[in-house]
Amino acid sequence: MSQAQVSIIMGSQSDWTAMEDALAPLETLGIAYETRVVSAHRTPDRLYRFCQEAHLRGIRVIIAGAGGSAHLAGMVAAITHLPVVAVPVSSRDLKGMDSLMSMVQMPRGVAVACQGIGNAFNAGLMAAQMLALSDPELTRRLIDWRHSQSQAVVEEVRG
Ligand SMILES: Nc1c(C(=O)O)ncn1[C@@H]1O[C@H](COP(=O)(O)O)[C@@H](O)[C@H]1O
Repeated sequence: MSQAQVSIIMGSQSDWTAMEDALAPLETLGIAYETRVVSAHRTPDRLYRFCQEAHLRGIRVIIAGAGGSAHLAGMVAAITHLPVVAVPVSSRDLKGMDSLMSMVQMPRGVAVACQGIGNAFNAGLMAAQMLALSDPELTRRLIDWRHSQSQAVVEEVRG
């Protein structure tokens, strides 16, 4: 198994069913990843350690998914210089609007790339696009994948 370039972290094990969609684009494009539970609220020491060590372990992009009062992505972006792609996970009471608002309204100077509610697939794709900037082989695979996606969209409307 090669060294993980993408770390997919989530606030709770309960986020896994939403976050596992991030794996598909990474696996399709041949990008090594790891998955971990890290919570700003419940495991602050683990969060600090993870953020301080991630770049030293070869991680280049972090995908952070959390629901409700979702501070995880913002806190990760506050501690590490690595790019952070945020996934607001849908919550029981407010259907993910709380997660979205928590993640998207970052203060100027600390950026996260926030995706749509529950759209972990696009988070994986965004991470791949970031890595492709410095990897011509990955760029070629990404372009091929986009092409086959376009090809799969039928033009004729079936009534
Ligand atoms: N938003 C956060 C953070 C955080 O932002 O640090 N840590 C856990 N959580 C969220 O709490 C929700 C409920 O978690 P449980 O199901 O474990 O009670 C999850 O969606 C998780 O992401």
